[in-house]
Amino acid sequence: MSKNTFLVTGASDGIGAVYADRLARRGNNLVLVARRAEKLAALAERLQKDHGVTVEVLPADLGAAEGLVSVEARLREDAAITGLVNNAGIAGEGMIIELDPTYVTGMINLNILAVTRLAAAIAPRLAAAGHGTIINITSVTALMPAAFTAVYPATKAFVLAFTEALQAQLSPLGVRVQGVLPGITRTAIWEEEKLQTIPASMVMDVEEMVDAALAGLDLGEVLTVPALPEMADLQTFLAARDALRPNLSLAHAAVRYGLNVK
Ligand SMILES: NC(=O)C1=CN([C@@H]2O[C@H](COP(=O)(O)OP(=O)(O)OC[C@H]3O[C@@H](n4cnc5c(N)ncnc54)[C@H](OP(=O)(O)O)[C@@H]3O)[C@@H](O)[C@H]2O)C=CC1
Ligand SMILES: N[C@@H](C=O)C(=O)O
Repeated sequence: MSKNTFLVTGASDGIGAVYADRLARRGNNLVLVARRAEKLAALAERLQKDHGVTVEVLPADLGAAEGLVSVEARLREDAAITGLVNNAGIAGEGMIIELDPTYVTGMINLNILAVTRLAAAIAPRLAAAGHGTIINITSVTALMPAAFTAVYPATKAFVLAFTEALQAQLSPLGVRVQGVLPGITRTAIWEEEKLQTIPASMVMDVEEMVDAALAGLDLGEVLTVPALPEMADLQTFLAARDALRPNLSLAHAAVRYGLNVK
């Protein structure tokens, strides 16, 4: 990967903070976005000292209109930024029968709306330049929605579909697009007591997850599932989905519906 400036959302903690560290180690300059300005500033100071890169903090609440607009504007206008890690996200909305509408609106705004608008803000510049990178953090829950809560996996399924469509549109223009599907990763998104109930064999350390995701980027993967032992299994899954395509839109309903239309 060449030396660039990456804007990383959700960089104050967890996966985003490790992305910031690893991208800085690779010599990239950074713009760090999250709400907690002090945490961003401490990370920026460390990365600048340790890796000799330039790190700017851009505190913003991406779940709120004003914060989103400010980061969008930066991505649209700053020609130095050639990479976006669309990482900020929240989970934990609970069961659908006891959903808090305010919380879930915030989740959809952050996990879907912000991801979409930030990618759309940087895409025209990268496409015009013929290079750049967009990394979207989705989740394995996008592939197994019924095993989790109802809304969070759906937001991640959106990010997965969005990423695949972005890749189809932007890769012919020279822009790299990668979707990362972490499994359970040890970060503050999980309550510690909940993590304790999950077999350790299912939980990845955040550093290993991000290192694998960046190795996947280096390998040219469009979708990276850090834990998946065989890439062929993902390819088989995607090929089975593609095989449906010729029959998904036809002039007549399937015979099993008994409509007898000729
Ligand atoms: N950990 C896991 O098991 C998995 C995580 N993921 C995904 O990875 C991504 C990162 O999660 P993870 O690192 O685990 O979570 P953390 O809770 O550790 O970090 C979340 C980050 O997002 C930021 N953030 C939260 N809300 C906002 C907001 N409104 N505006 C701006 N930034 C915000 C937080 O910063 P601040 O509070 O300072 O704003 C923090 O930096 C998420 O998209 C998550 O869905 C996917 C699969 C598995
Ligand atoms: N973020 C995790 C759940 O909270 C996941 O995607 O597995």
